[in-house]
Amino acid sequence: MGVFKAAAIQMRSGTSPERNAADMEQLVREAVAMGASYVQTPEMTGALVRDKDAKRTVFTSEDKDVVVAKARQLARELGIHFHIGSTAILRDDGKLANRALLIAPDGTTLASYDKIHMFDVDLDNGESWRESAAYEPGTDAAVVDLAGLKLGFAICYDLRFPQLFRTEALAGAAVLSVPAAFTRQTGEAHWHVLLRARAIENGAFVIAAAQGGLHEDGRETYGHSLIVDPWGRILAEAAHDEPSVIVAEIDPAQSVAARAKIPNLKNAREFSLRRFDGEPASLRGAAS
Ligand SMILES: O=C(O)CNC(=O)[C@H](CS)NC(=O)CCC(=O)C(=O)O
Repeated sequence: MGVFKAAAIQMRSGTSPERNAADMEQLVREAVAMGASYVQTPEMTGALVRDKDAKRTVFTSEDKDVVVAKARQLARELGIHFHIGSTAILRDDGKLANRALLIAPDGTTLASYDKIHMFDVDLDNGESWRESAAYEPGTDAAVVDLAGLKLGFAICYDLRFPQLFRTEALAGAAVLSVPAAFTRQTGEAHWHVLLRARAIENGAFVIAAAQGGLHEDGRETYGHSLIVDPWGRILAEAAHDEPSVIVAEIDPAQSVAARAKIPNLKNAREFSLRRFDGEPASLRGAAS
């Protein structure tokens, strides 16, 4: 792809995939009316459901999923690349995957990515999350080629693991994607700075479609969908948590220019760790 317009779709997904697919459709049509040829929806576009057991009645396999079917139909009708930020997919082995899908303008699947890092965290406001109780983590980073433009995948909490983005940037990704359902508390503290850091340190665009507001399942998410350029500038932001669309122009040449100005990807070096802290040398190196 040459220069194109990308949209991030901000949603407030409830517990019904059918209703969420309908909300998604309306916002995607808005995005395409604004000129977008690539649209990205947030993590768990299909449904946000807190109860671990209830998830199994709400979610289904990829071929029966209503959000996936709707995305294929819209991609074909509108001639766009449709990035489902994620939806929960019931795998053949009975486990759930938190899965992103990139659908081509002909409606076929170009790539998929299963979220690697599970959000198992206790926040100091009493919020407690155990994503690994319901989902099976993925094991593979992923990069897809969109007519000459490479895009790397990530989902939400993955944002805190820079080595994932570095792997994708070194594979040539000029756009890094971070669909999310960030909590309000952690979003206020960390969202903008982490997204801008991933863009700057990799010389890549970052596109992050977010869930926002008070959801049917009781959770509150931060919103503030963001598109950042390879120099760390915010190109577009939803400065609130309402369902909405943001659009920005993506010129892949800007990634090349940023990497020429600051060639840190090329200047990276192997190193070992000398320990002066009494720990044995065999423990050297940071665990990922
Ligand atoms: O559970 C589901 O149904 C969908 N998954 C999520 O909402 C996930 C796991 S609970 N949320 C995050 O990763 C938020 C990360 C975050 O907020 C941070 O890193 O600060």
